[in-house]
Amino acid sequence: MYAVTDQCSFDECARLRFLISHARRRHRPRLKDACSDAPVLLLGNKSEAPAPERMVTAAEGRRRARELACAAFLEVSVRENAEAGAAVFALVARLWRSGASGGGSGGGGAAGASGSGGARLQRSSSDLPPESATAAALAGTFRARAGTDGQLQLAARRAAPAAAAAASAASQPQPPPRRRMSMSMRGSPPGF
Ligand SMILES: Nc1nc2c(ncn2[C@@H]2O[C@H](COP(=O)(O)OP(=O)(O)OP(=O)(O)O)[C@@H](O)[C@H]2O)c(=O)[nH]1
Repeated sequence: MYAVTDQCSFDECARLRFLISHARRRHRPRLKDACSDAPVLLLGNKSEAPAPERMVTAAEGRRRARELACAAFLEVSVRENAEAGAAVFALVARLWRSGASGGGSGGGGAAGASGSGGARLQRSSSDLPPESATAAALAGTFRARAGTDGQLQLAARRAAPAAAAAASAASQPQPPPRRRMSMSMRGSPPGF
């Protein structure tokens, strides 16, 4: 997710996409079907920002999503619609169930997105499914598992159902995330 008012956050998404592909390749034997095909979405937040504050257009976002082989592109405003976050996770679950993961591991890069993923890229926030308990549980699970340190917390996923994982994450003190900021896009192979 990037902010449409922040070019740096937009540029950062390419690096994050690379890290996702890298982690999938590295952990593929252990991941199996667990999350190797989880859909990757590109989200532009703060879509309600007035034109002068915008640094990234929707067209640029859509193009970048295609280049990064994302399964969908959305612009949302969490400020204007607090349910947008849960709805996004519901969409991820729907895409995942239907096998529409876009570029899969991302190995195909821009080329991978021009095929089946392309048709799914032009979603708008009105396409998002309504809020549901499933979406809320998904959001909680994701928060419990996702980190910016490149580690996938598979044990938590296997050990408990979604609601229990979310409840346990909320009740236990979480260690501060270990951020890994040193990996650079520079010098990366073009087809990440
Ligand atoms: N205008 C606008 N502001 C938002 C929106 N969502 C979040 N913000 C604001 O963005 C700021 C950062 O929000 P956080 O929730 O802390 O998100 P973050 O990822 O830590 O954001 P950064 O500090 O920008 O990296 C806060 O001041 C929020 O109020 C939105 O949809 N529209």
